[in-house]
Amino acid sequence: MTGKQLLDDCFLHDKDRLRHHEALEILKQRLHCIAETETVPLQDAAERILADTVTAPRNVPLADNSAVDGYAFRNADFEEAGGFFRLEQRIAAGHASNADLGPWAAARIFTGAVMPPGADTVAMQEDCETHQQDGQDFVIVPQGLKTGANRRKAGEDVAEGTTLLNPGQRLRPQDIAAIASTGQADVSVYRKLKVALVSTGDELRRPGDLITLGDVYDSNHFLLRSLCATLPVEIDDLGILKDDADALEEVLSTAAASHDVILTTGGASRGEEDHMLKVLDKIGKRHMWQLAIKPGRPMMFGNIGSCVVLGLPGNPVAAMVCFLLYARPVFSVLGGGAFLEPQAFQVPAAFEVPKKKPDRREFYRAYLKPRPDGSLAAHKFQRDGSGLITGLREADGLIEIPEDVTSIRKGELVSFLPFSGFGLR
Ligand SMILES: Nc1nc2c(c(=O)[nH]1)N[C@H]1C(S)=C(S)[C@@H](COP(=O)(O)OP(=O)(O)OC[C@H]3O[C@@H](n4cnc5c(N)ncnc54)[C@H](O)[C@@H]3O)O[C@H]1N2
Ligand code: MOO
Repeated sequence: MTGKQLLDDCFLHDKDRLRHHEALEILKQRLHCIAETETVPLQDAAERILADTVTAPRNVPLADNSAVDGYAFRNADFEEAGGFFRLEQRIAAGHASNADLGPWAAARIFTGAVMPPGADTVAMQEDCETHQQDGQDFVIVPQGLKTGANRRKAGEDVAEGTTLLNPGQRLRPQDIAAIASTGQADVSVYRKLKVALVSTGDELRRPGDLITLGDVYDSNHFLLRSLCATLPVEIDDLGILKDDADALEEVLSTAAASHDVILTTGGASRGEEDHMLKVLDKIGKRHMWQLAIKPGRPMMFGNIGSCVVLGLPGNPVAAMVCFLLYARPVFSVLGGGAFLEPQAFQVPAAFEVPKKKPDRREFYRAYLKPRPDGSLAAHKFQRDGSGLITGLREADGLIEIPEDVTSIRKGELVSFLPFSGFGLR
């Protein structure tokens, strides 16, 4: 594997390039969490990676309470009371009662209010009738309610002492809600990674700037910035760097001293104007380059001092695919999380590929569409160009075709990786 990592022969054949699984192995072996921990209030905890176990300090709910607006009673009294209960308490949410429910008595109760001592069952108000006799209120409760009906038990959501979350978990909205429900106001997480984002290329201009013939708007910056929004990283925009090795060297060496990761796009290939490789080899160390994948072949990974360098190709489709396959798990691991791998579903192909090159893994932009029988099939975006953002927009995932597959027939099962499995929509 070490031999393959450094190969940069112009006529390199795919079989000599690093394979996808080898690239993943290198990343898994070389990278580990580098982030220190910090405590953040829950309002800032979304998408952060947990650094400590979260244990529930108390029951949720704290006490038995009513699931409906209605009447709480002791079910064992039903027969003797003939369903006819004397109303003797009124309990709203937030106003717990300590008074025991007397025999054949019911309490008017509202959703979320604590059950009065002695009551175990609640009848919904829609099913009850109220009645007044000699100045006393009564409620007629329907037959057939099981003991415990419409009662929410203390701790039924989370029992005191339960492990709610483990270190390394990414905090989803529902996780944060669970922590909040136990009364914990802050949480220990790994700090955000400092990521320097660099676009390279003489042709690049920022949206809003004037362009002339030959110029290209820097869409990758915005693509990568948005992709990073799903991860606990802080983006430092280093702007657009010219295709100039000295300038690139200077900016990258300075950035490496103050960032955890440098994420670049463009200049990753082998043209005279592509300088990423030379600069990385000069001031840092390259661990991989030239993968047997399509798109994304010139993907690069290395380090400059303690700073990780991810050099994504300039073509937007290759940049996004490489981000999802490699940069996303790298950010997660460096930031204290798991090495994130996509979910794959086996789906019949609605397309044909008569001839695919062997020895390389291909990722097609794809979307799912129902067939006449209602089952889903995977459609491939028609055009292959690695510069076509339209294909990424039309897609709701990628199809992954392994190295040894050389053709695909309609109806054959293929691996579909939904964008949702990459934390996207
Ligand atoms: N002779 C060879 N040529 C190319 C090879 C190769 O192996 N031999 N590889 C091809 C592959 S695969 C890819 S992918 C591209 C990527 O190469 P680079 O990373 O060096 O990218 P650039 O040449 O700088 O740009 C490629 C393309 O993408 C546009 N681009 C670049 N940056 C941005 C940006 N920030 N926003 C929008 N578009 C961007 C750029 O204008 C070019 O059109 O190389 C192939 N060539
Ligand atoms: O493989 Mo490149 O990544 O042509 O798009």
